[in-house]
Parts: sequence; C-alpha cells; structure tokens
Amino acid sequence: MRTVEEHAAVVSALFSPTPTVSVPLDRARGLVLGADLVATIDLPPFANSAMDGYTVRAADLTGLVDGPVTLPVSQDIPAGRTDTAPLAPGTAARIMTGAPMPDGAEVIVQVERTDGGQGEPGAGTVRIDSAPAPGVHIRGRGEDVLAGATVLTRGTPIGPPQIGVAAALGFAELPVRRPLRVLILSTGTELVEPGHDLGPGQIYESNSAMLAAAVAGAGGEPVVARFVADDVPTFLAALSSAAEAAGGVDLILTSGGVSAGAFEVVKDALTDRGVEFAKVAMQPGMPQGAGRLDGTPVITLPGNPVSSYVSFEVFVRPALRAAMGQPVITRPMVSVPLTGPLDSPAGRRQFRRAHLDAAAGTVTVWGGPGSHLLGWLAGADAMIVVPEDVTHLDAGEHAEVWILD
Ligand SMILES: Nc1nc2c(c(=O)[nH]1)N[C@H]1C(S)=C(S)[C@@H](COP(=O)(O)OP(=O)(O)OC[C@H]3O[C@@H](n4cnc5c(N)ncnc54)[C@H](O)[C@@H]3O)O[C@H]1N2
Ligand code: MOO
Repeated sequence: MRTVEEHAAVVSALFSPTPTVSVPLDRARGLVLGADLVATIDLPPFANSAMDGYTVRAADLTGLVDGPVTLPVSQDIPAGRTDTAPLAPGTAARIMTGAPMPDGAEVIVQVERTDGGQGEPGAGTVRIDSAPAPGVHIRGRGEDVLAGATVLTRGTPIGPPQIGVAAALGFAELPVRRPLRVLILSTGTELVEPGHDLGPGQIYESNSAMLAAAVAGAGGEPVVARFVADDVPTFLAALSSAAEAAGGVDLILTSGGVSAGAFEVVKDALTDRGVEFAKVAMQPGMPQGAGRLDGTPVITLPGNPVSSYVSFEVFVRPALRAAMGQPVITRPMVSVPLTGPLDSPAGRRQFRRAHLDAAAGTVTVWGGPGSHLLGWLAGADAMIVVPEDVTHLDAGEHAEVWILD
C-alpha cells in the first residue's frame, strides 16, 4: 500500500507551473498575480473633498474667532466636474464628496457646520459657523498610491480588494497564472442526472457537480462531461470527445470504477494506457489512480461521494493550487481537543468529517466513517486527520483539524 505522501508526490508530479496570461477582472478572483502590478496613475488621481459641504481659502475664515462668517458662493462643484475654476478669494464653493478641489481652496467645511447655503443651490451665500483646520477632509493626489509604485507583487492571490485596486488604477485586465482546465467525468451505470426520475436501483449522479465546485473553489476551470455507464469503449470515447470539445484540458478527473468489482470501467480502460492504480493507506479514499493518457494528466478518484471529495482535498486541491502558483496550498489547520472519542483503522490515515466550534475551541466528529455519508459531509465544516498509528482518541485529546470552506 502507498502512503498518503507517496501518492501525493505521484499526483503533484503530473503538473508543471502554469504560464502567465491576461484575463478580464471578472475572471481574476481566486487566481494568482503572474506579474507585478505597477501603477500608471496616482490614486487619488487629483486632490478631492472627503465631505459634502463648502470649500474656502483659510484667509477668508479668520473672522470665525468672532462668530459665523458669511461668504458668497462662487461655484458649484459636484463629483465628476471637469472644468473647475480656481476659487476666487473671498468666496466659497459648494463641493461634494469626491469632487476636485479648486485651485486655491484650503479648507473643507462640512455642510453640517454651515446654514446649508441661502439662495440658489450652489450660488447665493453660505454662513459658516465653524471650520476644521486646512487640509482636513482633503484627499491628496497620490495619497493612496503613487504612479510608478508596485501596488501588488507577483504571486499575490487575487481577491475582491486586489480586483478593486486594479480597477481603480484603470486596469481592465490582470496578468494571472493561467487556471488549469479540469475535465470531470463520472462513471456508473446506476447513475441518473438530477432533475430526472429515479428507477429501482438507481441513484442521482452527484460527484461531477461536487467535483466541479471543488475545482472552481481551488481556482481551476471545471469542464463537466456527461457521465457514462460502466463500459470501456463508451468511457474512452466520452473522454476523448469531451477533451476535444473543450479544446484540450490540463487534467482529466474521473470518479468511480477503480476498486475491486467485476465492472471497474476506469481501471479496465486506463491500466494499460498510462495510469497506475494503487491502494493508499487512508480512509476514506483507499483506491486511487494517477498517470497520463496520451500526455494528459489523469487522476482517478473513487466513486463513493465522500471518498471522492476527501481524495480531492488531500491530493488534487494542493496539486492544482501549487501549479497555479498559490502561495498556500493546504487548508488552514488547527490542533484542538475532541468533544468525544474517536476510533480509526490501524495503518490508515483517517480523514474524519467534523464540526469545529471556533468559540469553544473544540472539534466534534460529524457522522460515521462511511464514505457514502454525503449528508453528514455536507453538514461538516472541518476534517479531523488521525495518523496511521493512532487507533483511538479520547474526548479531550487534541486532534489535527483541517478547516474547510
Ligand atoms: N471488494 C472490494 N470492494 C471494494 C473495495 C475493496 O477494496 N474491495 N474498496 C471499497 C472502497 S474503499 C471504495 S472507496 C469503493 C470505490 O469504488 P469505485 O471507485 O470503484 O466506485 P464505484 O464502485 O463506481 O462506486 C462506489 C459507490 O459510489 C457510488 N457512486 C459512484 N459514482 C457516483 C457518482 N458520480 N455520484 C454519486 N454516487 C456515485 C456508487 O453508486 C457506489 O455506491 O469501493 C469499495 N469496494
Ligand atoms: O476508500 Mo473507501 O473511500 O474507504 O470507502
């Protein structure tokens, strides 16, 4: 039997680092920046007001020591105004949040510190009751980012704030490590597409939807092929036509047909075609396969839904993330006490579904060890990892826990 580490090494050797490509911002989330992002403009691009109110020259407010000061309003400056004139001495300009500061203006007076203005809006007069010091509530040009500065460095994972700053700097696209395209093909004559009626002995096909979501969650691009019955020629034909229709894929991920039954379609089809099948010392997820089919990496996951998911977490997710340049490829891990006892098979690393109580700092086993217990998996938010040489843990003993999404 292979150890988990041995099989993980076989899987990760299938991939090489993906190249850098340019993608629109709406496709960048979850990927990794492939090159430094250097600002070509200042942010903010111009000095602007942080408050709605009036802007004045400091010299025109010296009278405030004796009481309110009333000034004529010489212009109105909404956000987006592009023809702002210099502020005439002895006047105020009405100004809105985000609007450009007129030349000569030094003080921003929030509207709450005025009478709100008299006469035509943005004209007439304004009575100023008090004022902040010059410069307060003014957002300086380049105060956030200066043109020429490296805002994001190569290798940064891209999330909403990184996309936000790229857009703010005027970038419509980002250089990213290309996401891996993963073809997902489930096998099983008993399978029925969700949304259709179930016959006797049939079950709904759930692995491809689950694995597609897992691939997307890891930053990859899933391509789901229509699942196939346990028939070798049908399986091989489906694989090549789906890969061709997708315009080539970086990985073929199958589920089912890899254990010891009489109709192990994946094993039968791929054994002499470059895929090696092995038992891995883990539970669930013992039957595994990995290799290449005509040069394309192939990973064959067991069909039991929980086995499929756990195998993805243990082998596929870290390998995909590493190839796409993610700095962190593993799940966050903690070591916390168990709320109850736990048994584990000797000689196998057990990945047990669990619920982590972050407030209490404890972990609770969630359902039994059976690899068909998808309902329990769906209620779990963590996995307890029990080492191969541990067969029992008591309540209160610490366990290593992976925190899932
Ligand atoms: N004699 C032995 N039998 C089994 C062994 C063994 O070592 N000796 N290993 C068991 C273990 S452990 C696992 S895990 C499974 C793996 O089986 P396969 O990968 O060949 O998967 P199937 O037999 O096709 O299916 C297993 C199970 O999962 C259901 N399934 C499969 N695909 C899907 C899908 N896409 N969506 C939903 N459910 C699916 C299927 O109906 C079966 O119930 O083998 C054990 N047997
Ligand atoms: O490897 Mo299987 O997943 O134990 O049921």
